[in-house]
Amino acid sequence: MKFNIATIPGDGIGPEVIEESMKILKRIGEVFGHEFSFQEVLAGGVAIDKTGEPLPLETIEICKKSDAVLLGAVGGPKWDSLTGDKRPEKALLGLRGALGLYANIRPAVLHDALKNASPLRSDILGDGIDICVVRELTGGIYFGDRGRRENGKLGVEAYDTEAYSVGEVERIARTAFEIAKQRNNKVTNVDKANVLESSRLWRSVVEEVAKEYPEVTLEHMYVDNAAMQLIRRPQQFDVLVTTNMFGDILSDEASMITGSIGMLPSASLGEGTLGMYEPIHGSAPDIAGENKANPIATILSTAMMLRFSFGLEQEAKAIEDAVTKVLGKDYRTADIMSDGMKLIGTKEMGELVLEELV
Ligand SMILES: NC(=O)C1=CN([C@@H]2O[C@H](COP(=O)(O)OP(=O)(O)OC[C@H]3O[C@@H](n4cnc5c(N)ncnc54)[C@H](O)[C@@H]3O)[C@@H](O)[C@H]2O)C=CC1
Ligand SMILES: CC(C)CC(=O)C(=O)O
Ligand SMILES: [Mg+2]
Repeated sequence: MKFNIATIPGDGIGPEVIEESMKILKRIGEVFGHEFSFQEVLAGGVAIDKTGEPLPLETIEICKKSDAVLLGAVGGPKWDSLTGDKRPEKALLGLRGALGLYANIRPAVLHDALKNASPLRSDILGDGIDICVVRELTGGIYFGDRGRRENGKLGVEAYDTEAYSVGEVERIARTAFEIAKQRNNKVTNVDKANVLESSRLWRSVVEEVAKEYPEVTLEHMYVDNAAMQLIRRPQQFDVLVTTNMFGDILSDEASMITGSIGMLPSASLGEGTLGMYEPIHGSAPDIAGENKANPIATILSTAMMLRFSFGLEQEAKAIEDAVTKVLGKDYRTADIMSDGMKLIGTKEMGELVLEELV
């Protein structure tokens, strides 16, 4: 089969991790007889430098016409003095909005081989961690009204607004319940309904949607408690559904349980089959250009692309198995390094995963 993939390497370590993922997709194409064509487009800081805009219109158009989008990361200190719509991160939010990608699926799975890389004690990790964070992606405080205004004697104040509509909550709740049905029939809704009106609406809508899924157990947890429980007893979680900002923060936290933020992939999905696939991490300016970045999060994101956008389950599994094999052979990038393991760089990790595919 033939698939057109729009690639957005972006900034910092983005191009490094995308390069390894593209190599792996090409090899998957050879092994399984598919044709993947890649069209690179600009977004983020590199787009600002070349066009003056973080998200050129052409990028949106090409992404809309593609079968899937593969993104590295955007942003970095070079563009830190910019504000609002001129910032590189606006490209990410703009693309998610323009493509209608309201559901961000972030699986936090601890590989057996990485138990020593997790900062959590082995008795807390038990027989493994497999959590799926379902984050709302096109609403909430990242998309709400914001600005600055005078506040009398206190001077200028800045504000950001958290708002959620019934429809927005319904569709992300359904995504979470559908995923739960394919897993262990359990959803934990995370909100701050003891304080926020938007969370109270969120919670009541989740409860309404839950009635369509009587086989799924629903529990509620305030976000502050959830942040603590993720460290105290992560095994209690299966599918976790939450807002844009809470999901952003909790998934970075969950990633550490699995060893590193460099391990967590994500899929951003909407109504159709077009999805955007990206690691959950940022552009990691502190290690950019040094062949130190862990490419596994992006490599596993390509597996999610094959599964969710192209329906290629066997091919997706081949990538995931290859990653497991390489970790089983004790190869580690610096972020997941532990005693007695073999330290390698970004390119070497990509190469080793590639070798396991044949
Ligand atoms: N999806 C995206 O494009 C995102 C972009 N950003 C942007 O990235 C820039 C840096 O943000 P930070 O807050 O520092 O978050 P970050 O995720 O880029 O880095 C946080 C820490 O994790 C490490 N890290 C991240 N990915 C890694 C990998 N693959 N392998 C090994 N170590 C890794 C970094 O070296 C750093 O110490 C900012 O401009 C931020 O706005 C941040 C998050 C997401
Ligand atoms: C621009 C930010 C919302 C990016 C980010 O941290 C994320 O999506 O995880
Ligand atoms: Mg984030």
